[in-house]
Amino acid sequence: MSEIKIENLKKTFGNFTALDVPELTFNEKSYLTILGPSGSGKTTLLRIIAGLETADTGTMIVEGKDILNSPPWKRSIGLVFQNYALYPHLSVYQNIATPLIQLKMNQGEIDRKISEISNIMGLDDKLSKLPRELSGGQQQRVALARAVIKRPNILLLDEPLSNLDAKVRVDLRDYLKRIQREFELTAIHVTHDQVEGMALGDSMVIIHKGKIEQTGNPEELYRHPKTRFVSGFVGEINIIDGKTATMLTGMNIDTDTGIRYEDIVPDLAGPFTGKVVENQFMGSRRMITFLYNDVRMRCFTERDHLSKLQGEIKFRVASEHLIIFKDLEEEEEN
Ligand SMILES: Nc1ncnc2c1ncn2[C@@H]1O[C@H](COP(=O)(O)OP(=O)(O)OP(=O)(O)O)[C@@H](O)[C@H]1O
Repeated sequence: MSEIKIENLKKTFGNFTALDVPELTFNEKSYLTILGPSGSGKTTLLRIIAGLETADTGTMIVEGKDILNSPPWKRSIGLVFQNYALYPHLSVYQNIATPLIQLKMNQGEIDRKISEISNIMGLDDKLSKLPRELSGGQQQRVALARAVIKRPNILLLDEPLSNLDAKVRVDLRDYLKRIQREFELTAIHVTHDQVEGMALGDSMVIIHKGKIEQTGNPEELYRHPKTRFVSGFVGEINIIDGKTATMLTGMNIDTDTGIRYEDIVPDLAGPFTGKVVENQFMGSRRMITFLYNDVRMRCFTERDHLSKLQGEIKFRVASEHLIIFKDLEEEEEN
């Protein structure tokens, strides 16, 4: 599989550096998610790739060519934004057909392409409707259909699910993945939602203050974060001091240590006892906040675990999954 390579990409606004990416490589025809907090430079990166913004320096090599060097209309890119951006006075059919009409494609071919995409996107019975007659999730499916109807090489998605409620978001995730696979696109999807980033990404980029903190597949980033920032941004984690970590693991640890919530295992026969300070019902499980020797920690339990325990939680620790930060920092220096 060939690779897409971004090199030496920089963007400043005045003397503020919004983006500084020495290198970023990912597979063509894969799904890349870009995660970062607000203001970290995610949208700037997408806008540069789309040609809506110019970088100060940098290249992006796709199939041997630097696309940042070519004008936006030659880049073979589809775009989907947070706010759908449909033409309000045009039907769903006309909205999706617009890019093909601009190409002066004949009517039979347009009909065939729209029939194919509306079938994949579950829009067959919506083609004659106006955008305002659709739900948010349906409108975003129309926007997605319109973005891919010309079969671009690269699909750029800027927080495409942010305006949708939780259930629709999960459904739309499936559509996104399906369209990326069936149309064999390279998808680059910006989000600040870690679950979305992990669920969709073949690989993920964590960006912070304009710089890449780490790239890798979601599991690598979750299990082996290279920085504290990544450990807390991808998944939830307890960070405890070395003395507490030593007590809980029997290992000799003299530095801050991360333990994922699920690696604190509620166990009625477990060696440790915590004092429960909060107990949140989350449907299939509960999230428990407790104090162990005055150190605040969190874990998940099954519904019935606590009913036997009056304000306490018994637990053990899955030490094999510890994330020890001193080691990480040393690795970073090397
Ligand atoms: N045209 C501009 N002029 C000046 N500063 C800008 C401009 N565009 C972006 N910035 C700044 O660059 C930084 C990165 O912005 P960007 O929109 O890329 O962040 P983001 O990660 O997409 O954030 P969000 O998740 O809030 O959309 C921000 O500090 C922003 O204020």
